[in-house]
Amino acid sequence: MSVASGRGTRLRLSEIFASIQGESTRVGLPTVFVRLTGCPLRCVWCDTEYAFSGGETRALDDILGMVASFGLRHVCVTGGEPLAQKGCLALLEALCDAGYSVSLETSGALDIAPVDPRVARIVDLKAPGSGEEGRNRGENIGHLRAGDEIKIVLADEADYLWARTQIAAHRLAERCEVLLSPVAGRLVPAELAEWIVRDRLPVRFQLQLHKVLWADARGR
Ligand SMILES: C[S@@+](CC[C@H](N)C(=O)[O-])C[C@H]1O[C@@H](n2cnc3c(N)ncnc32)[C@H](O)[C@@H]1O
Ligand SMILES: Nc1nc2[nH]cc(C(=O)O)c2c(=O)[nH]1
Ligand code: SF4
Ligand SMILES: [Mg+2]
Repeated sequence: MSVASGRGTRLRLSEIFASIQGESTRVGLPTVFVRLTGCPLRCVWCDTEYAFSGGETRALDDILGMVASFGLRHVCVTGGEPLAQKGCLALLEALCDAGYSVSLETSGALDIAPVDPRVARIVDLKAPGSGEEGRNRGENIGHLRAGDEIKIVLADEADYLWARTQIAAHRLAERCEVLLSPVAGRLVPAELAEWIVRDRLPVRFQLQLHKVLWADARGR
């Protein structure tokens, strides 16, 4: 049975806004962001702590209406940790059914298997410097498809060396695109760029474009 069949689904919504996609291989695309409230993790460098609580409960159909009002093709569902809300699966399916190009930003701590296959899943692998390495769900690696992406956000050189080991051990670059990103304001981006080139790592360097454009502004 379709997960979207229950149109009575309600979700706790932190914010919804239009911006330029600042992360993933979709960087630069005008996108509607649907940010769901709540996260069971506490990455020490999290830039979205305001989404841990608050927001408003909304019906799925209302969220679809809000998304439509922006008149954009791309939608990114994020949080908080979007998969922590049961209704997220129905939201993702309904967005795909409505014809949007949909991406999901997820921590990698929850099961990505039931996500609609039309969704591009951007899955974090939490490095030790996040304080949440223990939450990585190993089974998720086996579920990755070519259209998905793995993102590792690095706080320091120890995190980089950890990422390099993970990429080799799990042949991550053969499964899907692998993105390495510095923790904003913590790891000097040029240092990470140098390490990647030095080691000929088969990854994509990523900077959060929205922070270049708008610093830490909320709703951007
Ligand atoms: C706010 S999280 C929401 C989605 C999900 N909870 C997750 O962690 O993937 C969105 C993305 O922002 C990244 N992020 C959060 N804080 C960051 C920071 N200070 N510097 C760089 N990336 C950061 C996360 O690693 C994640 O890839
Ligand atoms: N512009 C912009 N792009 C983003 N891509 C992923 C984001 C997120 O918070 O998950 C994000 C965000 O917060 N802003
Ligand atoms: S999992 Fe995502 S939202 Fe949750 S604390 Fe980590 S970066 Fe922030
Ligand atoms: Mg963000």
